[in-house]
Amino acid sequence: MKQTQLLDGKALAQRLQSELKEQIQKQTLIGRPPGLAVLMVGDNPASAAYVRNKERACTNVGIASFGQHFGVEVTQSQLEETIHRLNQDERVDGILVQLPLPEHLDGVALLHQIDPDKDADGLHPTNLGRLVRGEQGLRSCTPAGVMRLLQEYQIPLKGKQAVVVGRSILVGKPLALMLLEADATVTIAHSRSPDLGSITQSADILVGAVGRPGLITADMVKSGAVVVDVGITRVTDASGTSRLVGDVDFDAVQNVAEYITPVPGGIGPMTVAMLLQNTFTSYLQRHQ
Ligand SMILES: Nc1nc2c(c(=O)[nH]1)N[C@@H](CN(C=O)c1ccc(C(=O)N[C@@H](CCC(=O)O)C(=O)O)cc1)CN2
Repeated sequence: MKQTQLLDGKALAQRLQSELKEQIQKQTLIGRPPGLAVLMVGDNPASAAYVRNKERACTNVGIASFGQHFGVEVTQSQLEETIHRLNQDERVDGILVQLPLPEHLDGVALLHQIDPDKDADGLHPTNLGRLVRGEQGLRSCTPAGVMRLLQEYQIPLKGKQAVVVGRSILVGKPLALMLLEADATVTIAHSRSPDLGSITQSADILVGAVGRPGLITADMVKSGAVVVDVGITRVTDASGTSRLVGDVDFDAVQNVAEYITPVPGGIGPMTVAMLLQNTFTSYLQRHQ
């Protein structure tokens, strides 16, 4: 059987970060580094790890961090005031609210408060509207990471059948629009689509973005397909050992797919690379 090729998001993300570091070092005219504020609420261990990861990546490339970590008791209006202050702060080019938030907070309302030109996550309605219209704007990080990885491996998209399994505003919906923009024929399916396997079987490009481990099995994948796994779930086995798994049954699907992303080391690192890129884009645009 033909060997599948790994789409190595970790390696590409590292290279993109090195390139970004050089670009930032060359930008001496503005007189300050780009700045990113990551707002985190509560003590969800996975979120705390992702935020640390983002701040470490910022340090590595030369982006200043203005992040704030709030206790779970913080109110909606305290967070909104913080966002308003960061919108006015000239040192800050990107603002994001780490998700998920505790139940008592309205994440969408917070997102609406972020200046769209500082929306490093690309999730503000203005930026999503720009995506729908095919206009320039800050693009959502995970879908942008998927597109950049496919581009790196020169995966043809024009005229191809793409199936995105997952309809979240964070990944599924914006990714479907980006694939459409690249001239793919796009289907959005989800965990409640009847006979999901017959839909995914038609895919030249198949994306799993539901967050349900093992949802996509080998019999659901067309031979020679490109399989992108956006799901990242931590599972613990009977012996108490924990590991990260995706939506795709990697061991079986790698025998069918031509290309496949691993978890970890696939789309996760690309999300962070695109966040840094968005912050730098916003920095340059705000000084033009
Ligand atoms: N405001 C946002 N919140 C969340 C987003 C987002 O894009 N914006 N996405 C996810 C979490 N996330 C970024 O925030 C994220 C998840 C995973 C990774 C990553 O690099 N994963 C590694 C494994 C890391 C590990 O060992 O735990 C990998 O897949 O190789 C980066 C970012 C939800 N919230």
